[in-house]
Amino acid sequence: MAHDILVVDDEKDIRELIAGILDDEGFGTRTASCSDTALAAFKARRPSLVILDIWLQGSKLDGLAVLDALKEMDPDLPVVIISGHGNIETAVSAIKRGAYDYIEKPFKSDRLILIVERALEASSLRRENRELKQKTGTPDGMVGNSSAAHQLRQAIDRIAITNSRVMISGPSGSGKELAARMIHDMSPRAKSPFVVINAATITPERMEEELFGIEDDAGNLRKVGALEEAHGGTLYLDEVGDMPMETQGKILRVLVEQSFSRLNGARKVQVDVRILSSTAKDLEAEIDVGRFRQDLFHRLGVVPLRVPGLAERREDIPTLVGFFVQQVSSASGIPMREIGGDAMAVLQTHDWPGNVRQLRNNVERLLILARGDADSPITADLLPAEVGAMLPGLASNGGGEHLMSVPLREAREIFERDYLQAQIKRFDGNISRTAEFVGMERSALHRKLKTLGLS
Ligand SMILES: Nc1ncnc2c1ncn2[C@@H]1O[C@H](COP(=O)(O)OP(=O)(O)OP(=O)(O)O)[C@@H](O)[C@H]1O
Repeated sequence: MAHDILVVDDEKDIRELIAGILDDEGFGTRTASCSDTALAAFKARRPSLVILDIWLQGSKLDGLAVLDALKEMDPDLPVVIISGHGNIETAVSAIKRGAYDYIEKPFKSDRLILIVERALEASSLRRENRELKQKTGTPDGMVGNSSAAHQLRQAIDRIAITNSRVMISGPSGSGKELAARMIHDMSPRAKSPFVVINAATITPERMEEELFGIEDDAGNLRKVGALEEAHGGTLYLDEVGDMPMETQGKILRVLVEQSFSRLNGARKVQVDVRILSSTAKDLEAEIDVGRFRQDLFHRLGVVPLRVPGLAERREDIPTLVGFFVQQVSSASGIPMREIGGDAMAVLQTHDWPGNVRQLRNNVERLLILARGDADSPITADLLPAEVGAMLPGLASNGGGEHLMSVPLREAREIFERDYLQAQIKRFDGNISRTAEFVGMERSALHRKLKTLGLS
């Protein structure tokens, strides 16, 4: 069935122009000239998409109020805003209120058609995702029942279907990258790549080749950059505040011109990439001291999203701990252990400066290193001293001391050694049967036992 698009604009010429362009593309259209007729048309039959002028002269309600009314009746309805030159701010606030995207007057018909097609695709994908989730009962990737976690998931859900750039802020390890992945996975770009560039770990010298790629002297492609790799999908600029000023200028140019040149290259390359950025730093303070470009900040942060630190949502800790116990156990075969009430109380009152990542690492370390009966819950005295010390009376506890000093990588090795030793014993030293049981080639098991000092 042809899509039914409702075009709302007080100017007859524009209304008819838009309807004409969309009719030619095979869409069905209806038009409305004011807020009352628009809402009546919506109620008479729910359209697949609404194109809405932000200025509705002579109307009871302005465009933003019509948007709110439509979204209240149907939160999933894709709405594309038409804005005149000079009211981009209002258009941006419309996106924050749930519009899919905006198109600035005067516009080319190609651009209109592209935005409409994307918005329709986004809306059907969102419906499919929701139906799939309902059918399979798949939990959200982001665990937590606190109101902060709910608000965050809601914001992600709303932002995902828009095409706008998002600046994700929050302390280290709080879940910024997870939020970015969820935005990508719920967007119409989900089937295209999600590419990560971490500005904190790439040297300034290498940053540009990583982003833009390189050509050799003969003009052949030597290395594909992240922007090209992410074509059709999403590029996640992690710790964007650590990006050198010079690269910031180049990124800005990419955003303005929507094209770039590879290093050594003369030709312009065009890509279609949505950029999500993250920062643990206060970028406004960085702007004040001249380390971050204000113009880039505004371009990258069309929609801001804040991921709160764990200390702001302690109620989520028990759910997160339960989730990580399952996750760690199914990923590495470490047996699941219940976390006792006293241990959970300690985990919940601890400050977690490294946020969710630190909590996850501690759960993994605990599962690996906590001794005692595997069927009995892990108690507070088995917690690492750095965490256990939070509990009165446990400050001088020696029980957890050894756990604290073991780095996670070593802890994994210890687990592997214990695990393999136990399996070899179980099969009376028969390496072939052990290898078969643990799913390894015999020779690989031999090598592993050697590195672990077991043969
Ligand atoms: N709400 C959550 N539910 C489940 N897992 C989470 C949640 N939040 C974060 N995580 C997990 O915690 C770890 C750290 O999250 P992530 O890498 O997204 O943080 P970040 O803020 O991007 O960190 P950094 O500032 O170091 O880049 C990841 O393993 C992630 O999957």
